[in-house]
Amino acid sequence: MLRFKDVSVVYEDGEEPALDSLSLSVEKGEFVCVLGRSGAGKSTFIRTINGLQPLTAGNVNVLGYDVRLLAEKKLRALRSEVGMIFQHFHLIPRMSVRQNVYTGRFGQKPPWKNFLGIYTAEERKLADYYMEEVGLLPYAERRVERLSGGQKQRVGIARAMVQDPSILLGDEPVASLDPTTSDHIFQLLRQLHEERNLTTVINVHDVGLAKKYASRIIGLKNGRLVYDGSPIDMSENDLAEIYE
Ligand SMILES: Nc1ncnc2c1ncn2[C@@H]1O[C@H](COP(=O)(O)OP(=O)(O)OP(=O)(O)O)[C@@H](O)[C@H]1O
Repeated sequence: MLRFKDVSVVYEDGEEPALDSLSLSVEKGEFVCVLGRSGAGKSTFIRTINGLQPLTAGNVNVLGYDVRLLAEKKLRALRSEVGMIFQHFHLIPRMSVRQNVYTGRFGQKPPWKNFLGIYTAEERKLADYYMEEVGLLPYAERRVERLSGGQKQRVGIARAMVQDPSILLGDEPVASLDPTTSDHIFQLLRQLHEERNLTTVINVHDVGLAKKYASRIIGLKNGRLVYDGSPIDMSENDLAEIYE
């Protein structure tokens, strides 16, 4: 499903590589949490998966496509298979929950239909379904700026899910939320992961959440893989290796 082969990313003004010859595969149905200190390369790793981050060397294969070789049109098609949720939600504050959720369909339609807000009955049903799933259907017409952080992230999740993705990525999706809300968000992500048979890759700072919800943990340090295994097998030494 995802294959990284000797992937390196060096930023223009970066001294050290953000990713350093990283090779790994993620299979369908895995729920992967990525751990690492600040600056370890977690965000860079996530962004290479949907082609948001150009590679300096190596290649990334997603759903059979070599991301590096994809022309813009094919890259758009690939991105419609990959849902993404962000730390700061990336929502449109003055628009309603429903309108924000609809923006998840943008990759699937011509721009003029998005501009005019034309959605099929199917799309409306899908949006209602996911607003219900994330517990926000009663707030569908409320402006997003009037929601709590946890509710905003639920909108972000519903927006990603209406894409009907096969891969779900999260770049620190709970970093700005309190522990209880974070746990609820992970519960929801895990539930959607099972229901939709997703492949999920999420960066997280909270080791407890990773241990509780991941089927596999990847530990990065200085852009290199320093742990790759199940949460149960992760020892104190492994953690020290990741965070030291
Ligand atoms: N746009 C950029 N330009 C230059 N250097 C960058 C850029 N983005 C990230 N870096 C550098 O690349 C390295 C990896 O950054 P990255 O954001 O992937 O780490 P991270 O593990 O996600 O960190 P955090 O947990 O703080 O978000 C860091 O040294 C960072 O300073």
